[in-house]
Amino acid sequence: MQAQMLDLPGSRNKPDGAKTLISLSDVHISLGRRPILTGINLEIAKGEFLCIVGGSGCGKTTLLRAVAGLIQPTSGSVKIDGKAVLEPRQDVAVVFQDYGKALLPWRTAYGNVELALEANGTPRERRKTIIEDLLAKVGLGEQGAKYPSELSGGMQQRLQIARCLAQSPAVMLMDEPFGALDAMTRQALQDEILELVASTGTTVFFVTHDLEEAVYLGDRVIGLRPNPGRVGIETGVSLARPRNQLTSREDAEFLRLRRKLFDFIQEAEA
Ligand SMILES: Nc1ncnc2c1ncn2[C@@H]1O[C@H](COP(=O)(O)OP(=O)(O)OP(=O)(O)O)[C@@H](O)[C@H]1O
Repeated sequence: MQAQMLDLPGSRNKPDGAKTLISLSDVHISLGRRPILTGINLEIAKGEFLCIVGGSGCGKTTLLRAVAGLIQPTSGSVKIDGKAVLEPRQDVAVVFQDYGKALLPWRTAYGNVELALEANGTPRERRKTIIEDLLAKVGLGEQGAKYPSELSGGMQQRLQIARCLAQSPAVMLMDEPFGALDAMTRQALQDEILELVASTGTTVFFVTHDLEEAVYLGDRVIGLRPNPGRVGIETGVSLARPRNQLTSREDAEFLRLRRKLFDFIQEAEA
């Protein structure tokens, strides 16, 4: 069964003809006896960059965990490529905000990326080239021998991203991945992730508190209302790509969408 798209003013369904990769149908999730999410219907196209915004505690992370297969909906279904997501999948990678906890401190940067290749059974002799390529791709080409504690926060987050890319994921689920970083590093990583995604065609489900980040990165932004969490706004982002930190953020469309989402959050949280 196809999930229904919300027909809200200014909304944009996935591009015509684009293949649906992730589909949520009437998803309800209760934790304990408390309803956390209700009536979530969502289709995410292959290659789409979808951003999820909403106030603290409205269920963004819970939704991401359901797509990751880390929790099961109480009712309704989450499907990837037409198959119900009943457990974590090898082709779905999760990038967490807390890079410190996500990385193994006793392994070098090289060793941390190697972990993903060990897990997916890549033969030892093929690993070196792949790891070196990935480290170079995220700007850590010279840092392979360093341990996470010897890397800056931005570098550690790049390393977590490199490790996820080693899975060659079809989908990247990102939960406030840049939330703990300073503004300059955050912007640099935003541009790096856009480039990586454009070059690999990866589908991205990106949770953020930051409305500007959502508009800057996304093809589409979904805003959740709280108690219980449900979709309250959905808007396409028609800013040209590649995005530019100066010109995109000054674009009238950017300012209009930022305002629209800001007004929504104010009203939803009131
Ligand atoms: N295991 C759990 N058992 C019971 N309630 C939970 C559990 N995990 C999360 N919750 C509750 O579910 C609600 C949604 O949490 P979630 O982390 O998904 O929200 P969020 O929108 O990601 O919040 P934030 O932006 O603050 O990270 C919160 O009220 C939280 O307290």
